[in-house]
Amino acid sequence: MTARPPPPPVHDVRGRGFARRAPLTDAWDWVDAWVAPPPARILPLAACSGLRLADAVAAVGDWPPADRAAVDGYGVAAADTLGAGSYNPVPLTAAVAVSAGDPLPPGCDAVIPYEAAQAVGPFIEAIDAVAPGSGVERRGAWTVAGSPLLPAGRRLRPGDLGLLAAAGHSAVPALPAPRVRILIAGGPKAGAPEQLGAMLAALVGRDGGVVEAVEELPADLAALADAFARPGADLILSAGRTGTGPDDVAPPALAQAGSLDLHGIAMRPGGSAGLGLAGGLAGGVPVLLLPGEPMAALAAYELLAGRAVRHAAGLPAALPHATVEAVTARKLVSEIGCLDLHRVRLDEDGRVEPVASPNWPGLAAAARADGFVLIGADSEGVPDGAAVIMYRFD
Ligand SMILES: Nc1nc2c(c(=O)[nH]1)N[C@H]1C(S)=C(S)[C@@H](COP(=O)(O)OP(=O)(O)OC[C@H]3O[C@@H](n4cnc5c(N)ncnc54)[C@H](O)[C@@H]3O)O[C@H]1N2
Ligand code: MOO
Repeated sequence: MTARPPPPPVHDVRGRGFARRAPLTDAWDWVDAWVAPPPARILPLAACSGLRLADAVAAVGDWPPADRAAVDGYGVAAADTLGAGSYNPVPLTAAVAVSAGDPLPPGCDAVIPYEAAQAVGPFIEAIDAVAPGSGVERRGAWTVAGSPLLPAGRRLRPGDLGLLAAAGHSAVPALPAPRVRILIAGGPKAGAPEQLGAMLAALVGRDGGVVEAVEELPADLAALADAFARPGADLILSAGRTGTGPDDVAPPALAQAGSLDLHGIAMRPGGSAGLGLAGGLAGGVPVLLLPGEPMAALAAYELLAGRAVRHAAGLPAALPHATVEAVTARKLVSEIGCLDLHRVRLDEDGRVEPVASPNWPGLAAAARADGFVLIGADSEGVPDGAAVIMYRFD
């Protein structure tokens, strides 16, 4: 990360409230500028599932390396089976038993499966004819030496790892998964159970990160500043104490540990989110501050922090959710100047109905919803019957 000029001080909202909330696109611009994937490394295949391939990979050798049986049966010369049928069994004097994967025996150009042959005493008879090449995988049928196998940027699927092994690779250049520290700042109030650690860890995994730690901390400025400044993470997510009360110490703790570059984002829920760099102006670790209210934390993750995790993993910035083109069953009201996330249910006719207003707290309404619809900051909402995109929660 390159050095940069010190950012202007961010307004302390404690006891005062937010003077201004920045457009979400400002926060995205910051993420795109300050969050970078770790440098590529040559990693063994077993460590590569879900990682991004840093460079295109070509096949080292042909696979299969020689013609081989694709089925279990008998290696034959196809011409020897000519005219065979269940009423006209044809003796196969040169048949050689083979299993799928065995090299094709010399003189054979097909494998007749057990279903198309019968053993009569010590003799084998064909009861169906096979064509040359039938039941055979030709040399190079999967991959030919030097041919392109997978493109740069590919998010490696489990099947890709087998293909890479078949093509002669035991290790490939990949972008290591970013180590993401999750800090539970302050935790729930009034004896409520902790709800954010497991949720955020699952989201980080979905977006290509590995969880370095989930740490519960008191609402204490110095303790939080220490946790921001401690090395070992590529990215830090902190959840809780981002609001306007006297105990909302996450933003000033980040300012102390490095810089608080933005606090207050024009979105609902999640508007008290913030961001900055821990550990100084050069080489700082990006920190995303999420609200502690659980639905606000989920929204701020989906709309902001998830982008940072994907960026750090070298994955596309766009939301990873499957989308559905839907029509509103009721109007969705929205505050002008604020991006609203509406939790909605989808009916069988492709119509979406809000489950709760954007500010309604808690994860219960999210659990009842099939997904969410975003109404942009430039809109006062959409009438019923409007075309919208629903992002599926699952
Ligand atoms: N005067 C104003 N007051 C508030 C504003 C505002 O703009 N002006 N914004 C409101 C909004 S919106 C939110 S969101 C909260 C800010 O939330 P915080 O990040 O400060 O959240 P906490 O104070 O930590 O707790 C709020 C709420 O969330 C529960 N919580 C916190 N952590 C957890 C956790 N780990 N697991 C489960 N639940 C958690 C906590 O019990 C509280 O109920 O400020 C508003 N006020
Ligand atoms: O600021 Mo709260 O984070 O909008 O729900």
